[in-house]
Amino acid sequence: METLVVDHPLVAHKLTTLRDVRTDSPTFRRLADELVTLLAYEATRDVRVTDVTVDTPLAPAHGVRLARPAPLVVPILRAGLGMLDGMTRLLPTAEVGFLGMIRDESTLKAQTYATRLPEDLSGRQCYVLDPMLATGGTLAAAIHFLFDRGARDVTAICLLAAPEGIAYLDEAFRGGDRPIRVVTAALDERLNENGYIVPGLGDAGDRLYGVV
Ligand SMILES: O=P(O)(O)OC[C@H]1O[C@H](OP(=O)(O)OP(=O)(O)O)[C@H](O)[C@@H]1O
Ligand SMILES: O=c1cc[nH]c(=O)[nH]1
Ligand SMILES: [Mg+2]
Repeated sequence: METLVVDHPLVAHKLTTLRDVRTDSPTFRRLADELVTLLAYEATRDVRVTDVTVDTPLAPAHGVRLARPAPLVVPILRAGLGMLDGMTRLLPTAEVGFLGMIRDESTLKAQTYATRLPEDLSGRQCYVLDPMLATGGTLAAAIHFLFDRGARDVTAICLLAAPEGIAYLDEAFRGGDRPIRVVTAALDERLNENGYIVPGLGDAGDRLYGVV
């Protein structure tokens, strides 16, 4: 598994305000949106393209277009929804599938409550959106869903990741024949006893949408 921590002053600047407990929900939403677009630029570095030629007003020009089938973007509800617009702004022709997952806060195990994905993902490049990679249980389950349907490779875009979650995914998919990448704005110190990322930013879903 490949992990990329995007090292850029604009990413670090926006992430610092995102973490700040005084940042309100509207600002949090806007910053999450902006951060995803910056991370998506790096995350899509290997997106498949095909060669094409177009006519400029002067002469033919060789270039590329995104290859078919189109990439699939999969936000993990609820918090991943706060990353969808920022992603599709950069990749407007992508299709979008949905996974609803919630972590049981006593066992830290992920449960799936909604699945809306194409049945056949053969040859598809998939981009999973989830702000927090904590224990890694949620993301591992999401990647299994996509590989079970034939996805060609999976790139997860996370605002924050914990070392424990990276290690869990690495172990869970070791020896697999399909590539997995994690692109994140920061690799934090650790998880606390409740499975929260430290220093982290708290509960991403609650900060985006309010406490339920
Ligand atoms: O790596 P893990 O230990 O599995 O934890 C990470 C998951 O926890 C959060 O979702 P949550 O369960 O809070 O659901 P929500 O998005 O509805 O708030 C987060 O958005 C991830 O999906
Ligand atoms: O730190 C964490 C861990 C899981 N989910 C969150 O929203 N935040
Ligand atoms: Mg939550």
